[in-house]
Amino acid sequence: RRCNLTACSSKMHPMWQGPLAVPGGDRQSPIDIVVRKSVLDTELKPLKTTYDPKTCQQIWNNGYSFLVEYDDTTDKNTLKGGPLQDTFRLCQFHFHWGETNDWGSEHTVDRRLFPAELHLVHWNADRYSLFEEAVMEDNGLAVIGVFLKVGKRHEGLQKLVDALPTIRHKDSVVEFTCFDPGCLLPANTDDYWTYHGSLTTPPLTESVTWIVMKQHIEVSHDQLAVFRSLLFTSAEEEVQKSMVNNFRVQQPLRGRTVRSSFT
Ligand SMILES: NCCOCCOCCNC(=O)c1ccc(S(N)(=O)=O)cc1
Ligand SMILES: [Zn+2]
Repeated sequence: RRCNLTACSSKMHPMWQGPLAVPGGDRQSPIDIVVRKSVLDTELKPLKTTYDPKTCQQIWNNGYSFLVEYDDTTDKNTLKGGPLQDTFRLCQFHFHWGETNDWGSEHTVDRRLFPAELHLVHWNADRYSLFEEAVMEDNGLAVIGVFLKVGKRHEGLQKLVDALPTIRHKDSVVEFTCFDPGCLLPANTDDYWTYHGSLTTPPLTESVTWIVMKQHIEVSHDQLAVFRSLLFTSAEEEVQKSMVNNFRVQQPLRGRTVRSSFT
């Protein structure tokens, strides 16, 4: 089970001991997705993603997670359809994970925890010209969430896993090219839940249309163990802290409806 709040907060990175909910925030993320309370919306379309591996630029440790960043100055990496009216551009993807395989995801499904969760972060390029603008607007971002389970090795992930030891410390960056983020999506991307929420790390802005995949992907125990070899701390700091439990606790639904694209 996910550790209880007090235990977790003692082990968790200071950042997550911060505001558990934004004062006045009524659409915070992550949440528990209660399947039987989600509402089928037959208007929801299939997701359409187009990603160009050649636009992958770098991988870096930002002290909260590790990010794989893409060139988002053109429409080479787009997300359309699903609950979205506009065209969104991928800017980065990252993960959240636990110190053990028993917890680590940010969203849960009927309180079920997964060992990790992938976030593919996109911004509304039809309405804004920069990510930094879009992140402050209520229809600015669309994040695809994919749950990870421990099982067979994920061949596509290995190239990324092999790069992690080169960015162990906070603020380390290395060039990272030719990576197709599409290889991290589950086979079925037609079945998802969607709701209006927020960033799960500061500035916690309520600008995200969340699209959480029903189908998970599998990674091996060893691959996930390499995530845990990363550090929250920079090379200069005397005490090194393992980058684990970098998830936010679940937030109140505040009357929001979670829609599903499937029954
Ligand atoms: N620093 C003050 C103003 O910052 C505005 C821009 O904030 C960008 C930094 N955060 C992010 O980009 C960011 C992106 C995605 C997610 S998450 N985990 O919700 O997918 C969380 C955070
Ligand atoms: Zn995230």
